[in-house]
Amino acid sequence: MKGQRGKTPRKKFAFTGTSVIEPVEVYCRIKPADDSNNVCLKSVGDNQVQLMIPADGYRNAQPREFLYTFQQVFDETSTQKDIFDVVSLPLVEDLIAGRNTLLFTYGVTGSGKTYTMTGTPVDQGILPRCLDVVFNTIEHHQAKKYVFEPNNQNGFRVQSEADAMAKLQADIMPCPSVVPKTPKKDKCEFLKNPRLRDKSKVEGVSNQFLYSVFVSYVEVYNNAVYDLLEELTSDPIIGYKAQQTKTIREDSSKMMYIHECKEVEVKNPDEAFHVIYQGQNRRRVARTALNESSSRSHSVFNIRIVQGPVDQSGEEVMHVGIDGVEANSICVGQLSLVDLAGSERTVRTKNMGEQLREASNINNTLMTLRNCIDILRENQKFGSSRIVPYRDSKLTHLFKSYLEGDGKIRMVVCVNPAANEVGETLHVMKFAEITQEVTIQRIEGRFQEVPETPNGRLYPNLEEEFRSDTGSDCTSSSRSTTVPVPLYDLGPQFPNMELVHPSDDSTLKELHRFLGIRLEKRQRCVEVARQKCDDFRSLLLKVEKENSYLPVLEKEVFNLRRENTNLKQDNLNINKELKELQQELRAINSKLRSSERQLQEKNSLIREARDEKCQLKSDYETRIQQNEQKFRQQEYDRQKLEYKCRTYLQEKDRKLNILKNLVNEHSSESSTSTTPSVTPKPARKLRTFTTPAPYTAPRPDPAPRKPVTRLAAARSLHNLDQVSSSSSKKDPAPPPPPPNPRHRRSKSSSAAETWLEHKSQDHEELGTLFQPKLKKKRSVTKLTEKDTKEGNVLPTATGGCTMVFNEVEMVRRGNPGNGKKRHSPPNQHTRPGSDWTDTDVRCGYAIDGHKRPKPSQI
Ligand SMILES: Nc1ncnc2c1ncn2[C@@H]1O[C@H](COP(=O)(O)OP(=O)(O)OP(=O)(O)O)[C@@H](O)[C@H]1O
Repeated sequence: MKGQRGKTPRKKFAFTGTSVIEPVEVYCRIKPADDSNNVCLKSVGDNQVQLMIPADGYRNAQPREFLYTFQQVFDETSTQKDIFDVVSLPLVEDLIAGRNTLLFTYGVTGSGKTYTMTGTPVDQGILPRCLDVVFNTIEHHQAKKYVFEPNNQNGFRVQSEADAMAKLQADIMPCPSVVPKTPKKDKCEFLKNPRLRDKSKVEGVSNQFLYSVFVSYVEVYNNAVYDLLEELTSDPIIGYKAQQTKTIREDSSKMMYIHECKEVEVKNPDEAFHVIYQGQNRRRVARTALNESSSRSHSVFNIRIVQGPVDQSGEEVMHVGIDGVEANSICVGQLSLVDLAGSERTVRTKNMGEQLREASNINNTLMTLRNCIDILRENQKFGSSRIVPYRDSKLTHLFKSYLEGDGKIRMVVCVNPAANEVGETLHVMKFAEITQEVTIQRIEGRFQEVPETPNGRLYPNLEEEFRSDTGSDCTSSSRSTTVPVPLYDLGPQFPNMELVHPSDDSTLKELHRFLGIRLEKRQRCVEVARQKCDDFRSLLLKVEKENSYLPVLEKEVFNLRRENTNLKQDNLNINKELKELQQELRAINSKLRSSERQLQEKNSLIREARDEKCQLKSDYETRIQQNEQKFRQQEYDRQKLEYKCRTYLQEKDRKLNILKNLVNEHSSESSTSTTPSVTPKPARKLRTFTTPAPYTAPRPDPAPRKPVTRLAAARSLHNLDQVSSSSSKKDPAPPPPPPNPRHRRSKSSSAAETWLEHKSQDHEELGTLFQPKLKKKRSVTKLTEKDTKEGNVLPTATGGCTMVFNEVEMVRRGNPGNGKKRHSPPNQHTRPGSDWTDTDVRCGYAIDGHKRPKPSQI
């Protein structure tokens, strides 16, 4: 069988890279309804869906119906197998033919996308079925493991069999790694349960090629790409490190790929499933109000099939550039199976916190996908050249090469017919309908250009060497012939030398010559073989000799291993100590931080208290200053008042002195004329009211006064009065004299000589001894100008009036005696009818005016 394949005439490589324009094919799958009486969607025929919007079902709209047409509609009764056969089987065929294809599921959360893509062990979805079919198809056409090796630039290179074997060896016996690998979770449901394999096969596999299958699994979570197959590295101190995000790049053929994404070569479906479920265990899912296990990320599972032409033996892949193979002879086809996370309305999913952020990222990515499709459609339909925002999200960036026209795109729209999801379903349907209008320019399978492997072939071309040694014909033309030349060729075939006659010497001679050549060739071959054997023997001897050192080397290796183990143990101990120390350090640091925090708080309290104190101090200082200023002002006012009072008293004293002098003078005059029978009492102290003089600085006391004459005194009094009146004129508001609570009376200047008795309004009864008996008497409570012409009426502070008289009455009290009628001594000045005739000169100013009482009246 294998030898037969090697003899198969080499096929001309038919990958020409021609392109076909195809629309995006959209299929619709309706999930079985929970409540069949409450649905908003139903299939109509094989390829139509009717969406019924009930009244108030969506944005208070009127009841309406929409009809959407798709490539095919799968109703509730459709099985996973039905969907796979229609949607995915052609894509597997394309994959094996070396074409790129993209299949994604789209829909609202909980509509059955993951179910359609992955399914359950007993009812498998698209992804496991695709793998089954791939391996069913290429089963006997697989290349040896590690012959194709990813070159980290989205391409592959062919490795020599020796390299592949070395890698396989390493794979079988892995070196013990110091770094523990990703912790294994429980075996997934699929691996625990026996699964039902899909038995289908597709056409298109060729005997001239050997195939290898590579799978990779990534997720786009919160708009970042993560490799689900990447081993998590661990640190002895911090534990497992966080997963690194991956970048999206473009390869030389403008195909988008994930840089440094782990690609695993799988040789059978079981290996592939192991990889899938390793990734699925890492995939982010969470429970939401609408789905028990809702995908929180968009997952992309890539199946890549690499195919290279077989060599002459029919067992190995030909090496580029060495076996006369053209550079573009390796073909890579890719099938991307994408399970999108569902669009979500937070009102319905009731997501909170991290899930809310995830939902927002999911919705943003889906929105970007819709935008890209929409703009692409517009550009294609109306010839516009709007920029398609592929880079707005990682998912569309990854899809760019498909959408730009490198492959086939199929979409399965999953819908939940429940009436309460009518709003979201309407959006999904609209998007699905628009997507069908986008066309993709599909390039037929083409071979990938790969550079020559860096190692090339490890072993020299023994055949060539042998031929050159034996002198065989080894020109390139002979190598390129379809009939292989045997290695131990002893020359051309025997010619037809049939001996027809015993005397036919010429034939015998010819035969002799041929046999001689053959013998010679044989001899040379034997020599070469012997030489090779000798070489080989010497090589063996050399190896044996080297092997003799092996025990020593083994011992050394053993010692080194032991040392290594001890070192590892030490290292572990040190790490343990380090961990403890770090924990202590963390505790100390946290304590330190809390102490610092406390210190800061206390410092801030002290600062606040100090500020408050300063504020209080400054307030008090300000208040003290204000008080001091007030006090100074009061002191100044007090001094001013004191000075005023003193001036006033001095003035009063001076006036009193004047009056006293006047009185003394008068008494001395009268004593010189008559000796009084009664010792006159000292003159009653008259109260005077003057307007205070304006404030001036205090002056020293005047010189001792000379005795004044009556006339001089009167003049001075008169002058004083004038001064006071003039000063009162100067001062616009003289203070009113203090109220005199005593009873007053005055004599009218009229001819009737009526006495006016001034009574206070509160009728204060004085009960004085000196109540004269007046014949004509009138009592008034308020003086008016017309009552008297002898003085001026001035208002008092209490609202009453004060009379300032022009005349002064001198009152003397005689001794009441012992019941005798008192006779007043004859007075020079009290002449009848001429009483107080000299009042003008005797006194100009008095407060109380009393008519000089007659002795008889006292
Ligand atoms: N056609 C179907 N037949 C039977 N069960 C289904 C079908 N479609 C979906 N389901 C069930 O509905 C539930 C939700 O489906 P699934 O997880 O596939 O939704 P989803 O669209 O992937 O949601 P999300 O976007 O949140 O990940 C699952 O329990 C699944 O088994």
